[in-house]
Amino acid sequence: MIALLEVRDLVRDYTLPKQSLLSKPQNLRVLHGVSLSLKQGESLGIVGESGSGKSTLARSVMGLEKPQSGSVTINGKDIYSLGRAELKAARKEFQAIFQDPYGSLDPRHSVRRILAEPVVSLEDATTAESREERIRQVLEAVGLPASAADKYPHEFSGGQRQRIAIARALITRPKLIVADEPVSALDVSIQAQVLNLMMDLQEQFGLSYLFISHDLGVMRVITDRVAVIHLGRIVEEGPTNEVFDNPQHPYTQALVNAVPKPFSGRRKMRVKAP
Ligand SMILES: Nc1ncnc2c1ncn2[C@@H]1O[C@H](COP(=O)(O)OP(=O)(O)OP(=O)(O)O)[C@@H](O)[C@H]1O
Repeated sequence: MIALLEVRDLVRDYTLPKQSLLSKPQNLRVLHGVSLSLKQGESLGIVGESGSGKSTLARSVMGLEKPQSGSVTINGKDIYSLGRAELKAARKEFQAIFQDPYGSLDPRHSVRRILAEPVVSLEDATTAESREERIRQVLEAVGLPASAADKYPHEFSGGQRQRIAIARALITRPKLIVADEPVSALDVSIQAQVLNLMMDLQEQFGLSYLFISHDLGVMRVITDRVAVIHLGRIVEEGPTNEVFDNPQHPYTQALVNAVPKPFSGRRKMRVKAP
């Protein structure tokens, strides 16, 4: 089966500002030849600690930044070879959800306008009626009433705003969703609701996820396979439960051991005498 997403040897450097007038600009290599692939309908997690390069990888897969070398192919299209207009058209097939829906939902715009924006130029949604019908469908899919379209982002809770962000991603009927820490900013019970919703949608629409998170518990719930990233390199990859239950790489072992274990019995908090 041909992979839906194929990432090959991505290398990404950032140039750091000069420390002084006489010093040379420094190069920071954030991705050291990252490769991975994802099949249609599969959910692949990228797990690693802060600064390991997860978001840089997500932005590179989306074509939001261009690495120094390597390639990203989505549904057979080499996205770095596409012009701006072609990339915009190709985005129909891959969408993104980010951690902070506040940051990505324009507070000045109604939900209707936010949801319509990705589809205005699609041939199959050019009329106002067809757009309105799609908006109704995606709101229903994420469990929001049709009347939500008339409201503004600030009128919703964090979990509901993330539902709107998911609806906006769904509206182009994508095959792949790149989800960068989509539940990290939510309370635990709301996290569970959003993860359940994402799993339902995956089944319903045959979606694939590239799911980025530092949270091993979340990874166990939503991903089939996981790739562990450390200092810009994939150090271990495999079925999620296998990798977490029997980690092979020392970094994965440290990551797994860092998760607090449940304890039995009550434990008193130690308080220093005044
Ligand atoms: N635009 C940029 N310019 C310079 N350095 C950058 C830039 N973006 C990211 N970096 C650096 O690249 C490294 C990886 O950052 P990245 O955001 O990809 O990590 P991450 O694993 O997503 O971390 P977090 O979980 O904290 O979001 C960090 O050292 C970061 O400081």
